[in-house]
Amino acid sequence: MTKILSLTNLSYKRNLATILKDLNGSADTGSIVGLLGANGAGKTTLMRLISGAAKHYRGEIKVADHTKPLQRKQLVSFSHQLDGVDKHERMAKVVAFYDKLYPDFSESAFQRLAEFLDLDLHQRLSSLSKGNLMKFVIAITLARQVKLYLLDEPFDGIDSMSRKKIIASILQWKPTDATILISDHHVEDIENILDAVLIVKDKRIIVSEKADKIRETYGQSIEAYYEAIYTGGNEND
Ligand SMILES: Nc1ncnc2c1ncn2[C@@H]1O[C@H](COP(=O)(O)OP(=O)(O)OP(=O)(O)O)[C@@H](O)[C@H]1O
Repeated sequence: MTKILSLTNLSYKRNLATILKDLNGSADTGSIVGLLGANGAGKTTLMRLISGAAKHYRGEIKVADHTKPLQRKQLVSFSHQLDGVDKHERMAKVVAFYDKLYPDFSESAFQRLAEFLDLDLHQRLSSLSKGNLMKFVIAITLARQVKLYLLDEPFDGIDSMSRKKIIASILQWKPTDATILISDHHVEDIENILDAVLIVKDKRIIVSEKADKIRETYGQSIEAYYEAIYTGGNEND
């Protein structure tokens, strides 16, 4: 199995505070990987580093054999890319902007996703509910044709029907060779679609394991296993 992502001895400080320290981990090409961890564990920071948005780290971040932040930016689509967009814009205009900005943006893929997620592209971002805004973020993130997708807490505050719809869109859309890293602290949301999990705790990845192996070895759901890790059990058993 080839690795799309390899993190080696990764350390990162922000305003003198150490956020990640000597972190190691990897993701197999074509897999859906859950990046799990409590609030403040460093999931968003790690995604910002992988995407090339955060710099000045120590160690190595490799995406498909590329280690430089600028090269990684072209290989990774990150759900936070929309953060700087003017919220008064209509969705259609943001899509046109994305189409110009990213040579890998597929308008047809976006249209398919937008239709599936029932998005009305004439609406302004500022008028969208939290769930519809997240659906738009998912559609625009997945419409780029790249090797690695980073979805940061895509189900935060989303009702269960929208959640199911978003999960269905991820599964329906995902090409076999695309890899998706999804961060979440509500494991039950994504448990059934995960091929592997990376658990972040104490500034590093303390578990990097296949989902089936966790279920078989520990006879537990991913959620139960993850909770046990956080309360002190299971680690390095
Ligand atoms: N600008 C900053 N300056 C200093 N510390 C920061 C800064 N931004 C984030 N941090 C710290 O980095 C740590 C990791 O934050 P991060 O947002 O990556 O965690 P997270 O796992 O994504 O959390 P959540 O699940 O709550 O979104 C936290 O302790 C946070 O306080």
